[in-house]
Amino acid sequence: MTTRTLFMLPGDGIGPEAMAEVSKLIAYMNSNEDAGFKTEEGLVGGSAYDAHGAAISDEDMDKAMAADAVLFGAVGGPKWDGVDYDVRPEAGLLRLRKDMELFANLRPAICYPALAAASSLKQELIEGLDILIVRELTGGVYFGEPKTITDLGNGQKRAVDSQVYDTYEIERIAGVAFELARTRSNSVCSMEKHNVMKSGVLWKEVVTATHQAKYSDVTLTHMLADAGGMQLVRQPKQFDVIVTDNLFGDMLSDVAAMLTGSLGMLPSASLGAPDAKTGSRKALYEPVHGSAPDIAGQGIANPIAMIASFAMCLRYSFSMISEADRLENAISTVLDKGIRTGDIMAEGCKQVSTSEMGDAIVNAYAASGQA
Ligand SMILES: NC(=O)C1=CN([C@@H]2O[C@H](COP(=O)(O)OP(=O)(O)OC[C@H]3O[C@@H](n4cnc5c(N)ncnc54)[C@H](O)[C@@H]3O)[C@@H](O)[C@H]2O)C=CC1
Ligand SMILES: CC(C)CC(=O)C(=O)O
Ligand SMILES: [Mg+2]
Repeated sequence: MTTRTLFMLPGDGIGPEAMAEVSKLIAYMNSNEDAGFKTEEGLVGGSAYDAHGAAISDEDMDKAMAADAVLFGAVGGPKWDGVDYDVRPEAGLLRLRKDMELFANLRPAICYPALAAASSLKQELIEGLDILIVRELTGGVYFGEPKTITDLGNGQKRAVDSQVYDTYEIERIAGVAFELARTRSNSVCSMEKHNVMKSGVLWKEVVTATHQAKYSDVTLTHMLADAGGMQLVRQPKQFDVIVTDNLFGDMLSDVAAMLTGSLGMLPSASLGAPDAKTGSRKALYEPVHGSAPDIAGQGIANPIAMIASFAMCLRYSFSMISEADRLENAISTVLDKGIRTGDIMAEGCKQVSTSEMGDAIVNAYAASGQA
C-alpha cells in the first residue's frame, strides 16, 4: 500500500476546529479506501510561540520539509498582539512559505449553485462563477528588504517595507498562470500597478514577454490592480485566471472570497517548483481565511475552506483525482441539501455546527463511493 505523509499544523483560533473535520475524512479514507495517509501534527503560530517562543520550531520546520504535503489551519489572534514582530504567529506561516519555496498560491473562487443567494452581490453576477487567482507567494513586499522602523530622533519614526521582484520570480508565476489557463478557459488577466510602482513596470514587461515567448495561444489582458478590485465586484465572471503579486493577491482573494458567500468557503494550495528528477513538489494547503478570533471556540466556524483545501491536496499532491472530485461534489451535495454553518445561513436552511458540517460532508463523500 502507498504511504502518503501529511504534516498537519492546525494553528490557532478556528484552525484546529476546521482541521478536526479534515481528520475525520482522513480516518474514513484510511479505514475504508486504503488511502495510506500517515499523519503527524505540529505547532505553528501562537500555539508554537506559547510552547517554545517561536512561531514554528526548527524541528517542525524539518517535518514540514520532509512531508509529502502540509495541511495548515490558521494562525494569529489578539492574545499575541504584543509579542515581538519576528516571532508573531504570522511569521510561522511566512517561514513555511519561504523555506519551502512555495511561490505559487492558487486560490480558486467558485460559486456553488446552492450559495448563489449568499453572496453580497446580485445572484446573476455570481451564478456559475469560477475564477482562479494565482498569487505570487514568496516575493514582494511581505519579504523584501529593507523592512524597518527607524526612530528619526525628532519625535517621528519612519517605517519602510520594500516591494522587490526579480525577473525569474515573475516569469515562473506567469508560467504557472498560463499553464493553468490552458486547462480552463484559456485566459489570463495580469494585475499590477505599473502607473506608480517600478515593480509593476517590470511585472507587466515580464508577463508580456513570457506570454509572447511560450503562451501566445492564451488570451492575456492587463489591469491596474485597483481597477481589478473594482471589476471583481462589478462583473466577476469576466475573469478566468488572475495572476498578481503577493500583496495584491492577498487582498483580491479576500474580495473574491466574499463573492462566493463567505471567507469560510475559499481554499488554497501553495506549491513549489516540481523536482527535476521526481516531478514531485513541496506543497502546503490552507484556507484563505485567518484564525477568526471573533468566533473561535464556539464550534460555529465553517470548515468548508479547510476541507476544500484538503481536496486540492488530493488533486495536486497525490493525483487522487476521483477522490478530489468526489470530495468537492460532497461539499456541493451537502449545500444543496440546505445544510449551512452560520456564515452562509439562509432562510429555509438548517443551521449546523462545525462538527455537524464535517460529518455531513464525510457522509456524502462515503455515499458517493458506494454509489
Ligand atoms: N493564513 C492565516 O493563518 C491567516 C491569518 N490571519 C490572522 O488571523 C487573525 C484574524 O484576522 P482577521 O482579519 O479577523 O481575518 P479572518 O479571516 O480570521 O476573519 C475575518 C472575518 O471572517 C470570518 N471568518 C473567517 N473564516 C471563517 C470561517 N471559516 N467560518 C466563518 N466565518 C469565518 C471571521 O469570523 C471574521 O468575521 C489575525 O491575527 C490575522 O493576522 C489572517 C489571514 C490569514
Ligand atoms: C501571512 C498571512 C497572515 C497573510 C495573509 O493574510 C494571507 O496570506 O492570506
Ligand atoms: Mg489574507
